[in-house]
Amino acid sequence: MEAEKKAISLLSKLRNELQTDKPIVPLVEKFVDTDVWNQYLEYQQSLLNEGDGKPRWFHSPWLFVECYMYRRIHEAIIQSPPINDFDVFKESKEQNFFESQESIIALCTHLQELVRTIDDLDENQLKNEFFKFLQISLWGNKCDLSLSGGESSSQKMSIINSLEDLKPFILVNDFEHLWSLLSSCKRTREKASVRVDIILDNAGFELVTDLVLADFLLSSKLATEVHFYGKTIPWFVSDTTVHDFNWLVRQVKHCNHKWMSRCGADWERYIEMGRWVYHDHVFWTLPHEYSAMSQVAPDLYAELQKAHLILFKGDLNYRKLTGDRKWEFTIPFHQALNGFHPAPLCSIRTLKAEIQVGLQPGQGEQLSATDPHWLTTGKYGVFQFDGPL
Ligand SMILES: O=P(O)(O)OC[C@H]1O[C@](O)(CO)[C@@H](O)[C@@H]1O
Ligand SMILES: [Mn+2]
Repeated sequence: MEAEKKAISLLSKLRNELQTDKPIVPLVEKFVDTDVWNQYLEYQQSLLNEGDGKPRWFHSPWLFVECYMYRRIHEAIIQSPPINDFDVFKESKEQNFFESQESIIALCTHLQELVRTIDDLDENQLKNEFFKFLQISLWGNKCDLSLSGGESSSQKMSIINSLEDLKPFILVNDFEHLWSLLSSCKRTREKASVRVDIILDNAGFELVTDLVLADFLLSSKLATEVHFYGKTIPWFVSDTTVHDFNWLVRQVKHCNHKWMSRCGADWERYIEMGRWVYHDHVFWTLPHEYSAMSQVAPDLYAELQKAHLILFKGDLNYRKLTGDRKWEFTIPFHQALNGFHPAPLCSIRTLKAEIQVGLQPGQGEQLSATDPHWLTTGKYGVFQFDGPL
């Protein structure tokens, strides 16, 4: 109880600093990333030459202060042993999973039925199924909890039946590039292994859509191994940690629905066999944009270079890919990536923040005229690809 009291008082101090636009203060508790964070803070400070020269909550880049807020929430917890590994968002992540049960059953059933006849599918049918699983994973990204302020945002309807209706809301669709990349790897069989890396976003329903996609990639032989990347600390409310990942696979396996539990058993086997590999890296919960990765986390960059394709899930990843800058809507994605190119990559993201690149001339303006909130509601999505150099 003493620890809880301490954590709560640190959290209310944080809320007060935020609400009254206090200066952003260095982190104090020693942790693996404390020094890197404080260096970044100094860097932000060096960019200022007005006022008292201190970055403040209302006057600093949103990407930076938003990441900082989640890092400070974590600091309040690690300063309060013995509850120092408590996940403040665990309950809402689990609730999202349980509330989406029916949808999850529908996905698992679809996958299991498909897998049984997958070798009989012709190229075109396989391509259609691949596109379906990608769209499922895309719209799964609507279900994060930070946009809804932690309120329930589970998936109650079966997503598979909605895919056709949602197609007009895909603003950039580079699906053909993904298909030709993976299907040519498979056809030519020049590579003994084909590796797809998925930079995960939210736990709960979205994670199920990602795992179902990853299962399809193996079952269809479009990939031979899938590597996942999650967060080392609770992040943006619903982001996946290793505990969420393992918890979800266990839950799916122990569910008393035949096809759902079959999925869980398959997934556990993939992990045991090393066909699915989960990675942790502290870089994902730093405030840096991805063009800084090769400098700040060269080991992670080198790991990503081993992939034939990298899928970046979600809005925050998109903001970090593009540096969260005020780009023109028509700037090419490649340019906005600012040199970040460990391997061919694709962003799978519903739009929740005011940034979008790579649109056709006039497309952004037209959307603004017809739907003023198109950038932030999660109603629209993209498959945006940056291919081999
Ligand atoms: O889970 P996602 O798709 O990264 O979405 C998180 C997004 O939600 C917000 O926290 C609020 O809109 C954004 O800052 C962030 O980009
Ligand atoms: Mn998220």
